[in-house]
Amino acid sequence: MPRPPGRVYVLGRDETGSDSDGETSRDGVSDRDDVSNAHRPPHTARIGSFLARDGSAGATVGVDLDRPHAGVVFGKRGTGKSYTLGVLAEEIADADGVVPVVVDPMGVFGGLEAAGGRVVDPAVRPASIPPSTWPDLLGLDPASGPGSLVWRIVADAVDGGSSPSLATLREAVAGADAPAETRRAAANHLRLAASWGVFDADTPPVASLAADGDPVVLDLAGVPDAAASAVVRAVARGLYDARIAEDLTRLPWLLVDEAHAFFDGVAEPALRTILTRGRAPGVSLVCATQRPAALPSVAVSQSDLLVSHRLTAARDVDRLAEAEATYLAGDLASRLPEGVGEALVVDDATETAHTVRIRERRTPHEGESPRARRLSDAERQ
Ligand SMILES: Nc1ncnc2c1ncn2[C@@H]1O[C@H](COP(=O)(O)OP(=O)(O)OP(=O)(O)O)[C@@H](O)[C@H]1O
Repeated sequence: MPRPPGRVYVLGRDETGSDSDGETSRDGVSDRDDVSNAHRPPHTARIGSFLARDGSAGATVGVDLDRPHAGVVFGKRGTGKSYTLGVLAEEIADADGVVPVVVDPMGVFGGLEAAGGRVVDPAVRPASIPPSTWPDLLGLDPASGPGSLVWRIVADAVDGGSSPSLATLREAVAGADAPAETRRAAANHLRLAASWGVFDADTPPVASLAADGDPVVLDLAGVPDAAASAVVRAVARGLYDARIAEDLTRLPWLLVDEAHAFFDGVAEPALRTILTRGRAPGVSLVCATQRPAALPSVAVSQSDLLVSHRLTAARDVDRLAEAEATYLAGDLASRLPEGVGEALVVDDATETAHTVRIRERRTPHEGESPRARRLSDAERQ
């Protein structure tokens, strides 16, 4: 893809030394384009341009892709969050040494196929969900008879590194030394999990999804919440473990749309692990949500990059206050831009906040209007 010419100011990479040249205003908020680290660096996601107060566009704004980062993208419905996540995915797809993995609960990222991406129906091994999490996943109390039976059966089945199928787990439940009622309840819940259609004992390891560097879109449209959360857990943890084990040479960027839904389910510990410990093995996480207040504080406190489109609900605006670092004297909420595709970007590395207009997508964005059904492959072309 041709690159836009001109200078690029890179967020997330501190090469400025200090802001004492006066190019950033006293409270760290800038709407200017003559910023201090402007150059043409490699490994940069060019996400848009500075937006001046008079509405004119300034220098190109990039996000550092050389090192791992954690970020959040906020905004009320229709302000451009998914679109922004798509721009980031396009840029990561174009860069060397990194790979975007997009969690797509609404089915709006299929256009990334035009950037060489693959839309995959999610599949995870039952063994990728820890035994202790199975009761919660199935909506069973772990202290109840069926909950503890499922826990025990999964623990026995994965012992020694095996990858059991749900059918194997159901057979083990049927033959377990437990009251018939307990076995029946446990088997029913496992049958329900099978109906979600996401469990496959033979699915390849998560690392193989991301090995070739092409964007991966996990299509979770229509997948029940519990199953989607299981998928996100398996993928997040799988990418993290693959980097620790050096099974994945590229640095993965996990881009999660509608992220609040996953912090509410069994995915939460895996997302938290990436937020708090992901940078050492090189795993990045960007969480987009229309409900910032529904994200745990750690998602904001661990993020070094905050992109906020317009927000109006007081509780969501309050979440921004948690990001108000000492270098920002002012109130961020009052600086949120109004327009679709415009955002306030707070960057820890350069200790600045900027108003940015996110660039247009190079690949189609499928979130234009609600659809009752997904497009078929033929219709997408
Ligand atoms: N940077 C941009 N440039 C041009 N158009 C944009 C931009 N951002 C968003 N839009 C337009 O706004 C529409 C809504 O954006 P998007 O689907 O990303 O909203 P959203 O905030 O994710 O909403 P929802 O919460 O409903 O998913 C897009 O379909 C697109 O037409």
